Amino acid sequence: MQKLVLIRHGESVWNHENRFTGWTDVDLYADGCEQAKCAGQLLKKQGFTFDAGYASVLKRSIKTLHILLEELDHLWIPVIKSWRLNERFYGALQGLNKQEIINKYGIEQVQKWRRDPNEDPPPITKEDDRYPGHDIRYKNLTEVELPLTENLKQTMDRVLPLWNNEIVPVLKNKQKIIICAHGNSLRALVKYLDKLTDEDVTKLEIPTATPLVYELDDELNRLRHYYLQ
Ligand SMILES: O=C(O)[C@H](O)COP(=O)(O)O
Repeated sequence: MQKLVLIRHGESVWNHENRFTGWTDVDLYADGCEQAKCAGQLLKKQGFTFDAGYASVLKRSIKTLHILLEELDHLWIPVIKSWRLNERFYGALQGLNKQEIINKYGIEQVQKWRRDPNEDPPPITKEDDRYPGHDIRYKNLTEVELPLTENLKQTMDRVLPLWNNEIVPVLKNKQKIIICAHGNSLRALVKYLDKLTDEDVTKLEIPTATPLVYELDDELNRLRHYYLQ
């Protein structure tokens, strides 16, 4: 039996301000740093150790992992950063206040944008400052990989190559890993690992900075999973 830990970043400044974030590189809010510290202490208390960590290329994920590993005295382990773990690209909603968008379009439409796995948020154009093609960190991505918007299925399609090609071999090699990512990139991964239907995943919410432990068999089938409390 092998354990894998998934964790969403701590509360960010835009989580706090209730704004759609997506690929916007927003920092952790002070509370978010504290949450990351607590998650690290919890993992330490329960005897967790890791051989490697995975994060997105967004600072709220990278910093959460760093703070947590510091608590574990594990800053020395390799940390692999991948755009594939980024939050779902929220298109033209990025930066907007969630309540204002609800007031404008109604709760039903906003809930669809947020939770229906097939619903695309309104797209941006390539001229938009928010287009990832303008950001140096994405210079090696192909045009097809650079999103204008993303639904959860598309997020899953770009998370899974990292899972299958890089993370699975590491897990099969009995390495203990922690993946620090985002609400929707983790929902995509959990949908895959738990074989959730489209209907099931609409109800799935992943809390910030709470370690989600998967116990896996040798074939990496899920035996059970639980949040560390
Ligand atoms: O990108 C965001 O705004 C959040 O991280 C996730 O938001 P959601 O819960 O609205 O999908």
